[in-house]
Amino acid sequence: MSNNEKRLAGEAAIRYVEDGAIVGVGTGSTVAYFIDALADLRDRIQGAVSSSEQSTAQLKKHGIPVLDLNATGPLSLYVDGADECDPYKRLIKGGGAALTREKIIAEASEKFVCVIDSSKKVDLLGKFPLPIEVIPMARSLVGREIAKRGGQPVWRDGVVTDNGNWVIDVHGWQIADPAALENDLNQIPGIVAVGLFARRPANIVLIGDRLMD
Ligand SMILES: O=C(CO)[C@H](O)[C@H](O)COP(=O)(O)O
Repeated sequence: MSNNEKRLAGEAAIRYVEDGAIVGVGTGSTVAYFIDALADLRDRIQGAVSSSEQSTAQLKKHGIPVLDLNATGPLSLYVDGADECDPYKRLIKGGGAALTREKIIAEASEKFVCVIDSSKKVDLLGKFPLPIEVIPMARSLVGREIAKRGGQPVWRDGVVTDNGNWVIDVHGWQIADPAALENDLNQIPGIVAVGLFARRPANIVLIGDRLMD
């Protein structure tokens, strides 16, 4: 993992911000560099839609208005990090437990610019344990369903998401068909969101300040 590459990626994403935009903002240490750089454009944008309390605090500290997605309508741009990225720009996200709001904003955005360092690039998703946000009462049920599918569920004990839910990290999956797995898991009652971004992959990936093909 390279903090320098994270900084370069976060700062490079600024080039996609257009005057007057409302920018969707993800969560994590790479996006934190983007938010710091966005502060310089504060007077040229309308504001941001934030994916977490953590990013909201940082945006507000910089005087960037934080807007409600219900009031903004579709967004032109979403900038966020990832835990893994495959050659098709499909992602694993949720290491920071913000996956549900991240997924909502990604879905609402026309362009998703993903900012990563080179350690996140993989051929096959799944070495990073797959985060799944669950309604607390469904934790054991979801765990059993994951085990039936060959995964090892590990409860992220002590972590409560911004939505008041819990996170299960699934170890041991080499994900050959991310869209099929995402679709399958989304049918299990109690799962709020799966940290797989296959049906809505990134459009652009910046590894440091370099564009991924
Ligand atoms: O999905 C996320 C948070 O839920 C983050 O984007 C992901 O964990 C990457 O974080 P970082 O930029 O700190 O490496």
